[in-house]
Amino acid sequence: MTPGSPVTTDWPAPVARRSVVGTFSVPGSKSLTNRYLVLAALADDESLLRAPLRSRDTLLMAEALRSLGVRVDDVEGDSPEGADWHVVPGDLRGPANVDCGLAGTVMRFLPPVAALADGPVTFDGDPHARKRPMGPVLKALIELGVPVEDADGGPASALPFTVRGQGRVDGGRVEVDASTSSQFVSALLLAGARFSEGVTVVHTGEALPSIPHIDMTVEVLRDAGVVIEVDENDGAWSWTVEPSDIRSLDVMVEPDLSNAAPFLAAAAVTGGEVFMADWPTYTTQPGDQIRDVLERMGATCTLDREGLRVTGPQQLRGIDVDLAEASELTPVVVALCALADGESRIRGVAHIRGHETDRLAALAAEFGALGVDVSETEDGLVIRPRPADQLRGGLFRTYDDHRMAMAAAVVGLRVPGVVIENIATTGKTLPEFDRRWSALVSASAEAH
Ligand SMILES: O=C(O)C1=C[C@@H](OP(=O)(O)O)[C@@H](O)[C@H](O)C1
Ligand SMILES: C=C(OP(=O)(O)O)C(=O)O
Repeated sequence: MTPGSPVTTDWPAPVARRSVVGTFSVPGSKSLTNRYLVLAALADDESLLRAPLRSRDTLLMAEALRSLGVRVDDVEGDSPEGADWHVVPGDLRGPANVDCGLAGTVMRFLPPVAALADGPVTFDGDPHARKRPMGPVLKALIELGVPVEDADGGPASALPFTVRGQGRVDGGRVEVDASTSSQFVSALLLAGARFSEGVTVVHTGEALPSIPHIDMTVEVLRDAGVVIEVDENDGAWSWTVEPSDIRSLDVMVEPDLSNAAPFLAAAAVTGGEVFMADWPTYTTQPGDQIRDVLERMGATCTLDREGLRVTGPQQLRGIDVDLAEASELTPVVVALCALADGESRIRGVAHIRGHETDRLAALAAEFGALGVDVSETEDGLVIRPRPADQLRGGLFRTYDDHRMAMAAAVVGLRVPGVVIENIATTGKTLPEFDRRWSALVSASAEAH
């Protein structure tokens, strides 16, 4: 078992007998926690991460960095979610084995770090992790002179593989097709300041997904004193990171807005009202785009210094939305569309076929099984809903995908009998999702 590795349990999703009304909170952002961990490991001095996310993906990241010679220690902090992390960089070294679980951030962000280590570092993960796209980032490392070998000693293009770190990377210019994942770009930028010549990454593919996640990488690097230039000319993207020291961090991790999305959706689909304190008024997290989606579907969102309040309408309306920048939101948006009035279309998310599972196929199959007409397009989905009382419950398969489970919980509020397969899979990014969800739904019943 890997840290936080789930125990399989099927879970009857709670039905909202009344509108969902209440307050909730979610722990820290996965994307920010794992970026901060990597930067802290590469920094000049000790760092403090306050209110970090402790979930399977971030525990795997911390464990992997420890295996490379970095100290990541629990220290007491103010967060109700548990201890802070004190990170002490060390000389990076192999031999080491990295378990990526199913975490894109671990499997993509760490090979360039391993390239800086002295000694071989072997990477593997869950069975499905071997199917997730890795080729472009590994090819880039090989082109930069880092041997990355598969089990037969040939150049690797997927998990499992071994990075033969030589203690240094020269760096320079490299082309990467990031059309299947923005994480290839983020990975090279995060470690690039430590390459002797820095790095210039040129995106060569078609559409570039998840641009806000690359902006997030650029922003955390700049905050750590790294000089980075971004060029965008008619879809031709490149980034140049100057070689430099990385300043140590003392950071408070923002709450994870993509994980907050299902809780906001709970109010939206039941005509209720929820409030989350500490929703940031400025953020690079693409999960923030859920506010716009909810507004366009007829909900009301009010954000001020106190936090975010979402009020659901009597009936949500369908939407035509491009989620290329915020594709993590797709499963929960499908759940909203399944309970809306009229057809919806989600565009720009072809690359989520390479997420935790083929999300387009999984969403079409599982919402289809509930009685919603969902069809796949080249880059998304078309959803033709039916009134909720004509939908049927049953086992909702989750394919080890935390966001499939969260989407099922949203639709389960209105459709009796939805049983979520392996609810513990939500522990990938949101520990105790089921407890938090039940607390909100049962508090709503009491509030009326
Ligand atoms: O850099 C990150 O933290 C992430 C980038 C995105 O990946 P893709 O570009 O592969 O979609 C996103 O979907 C993922 O959940 C987190
Ligand atoms: C795509 C996701 O994760 P990962 O970081 O594993 O790519 C996600 O959390 O929706």
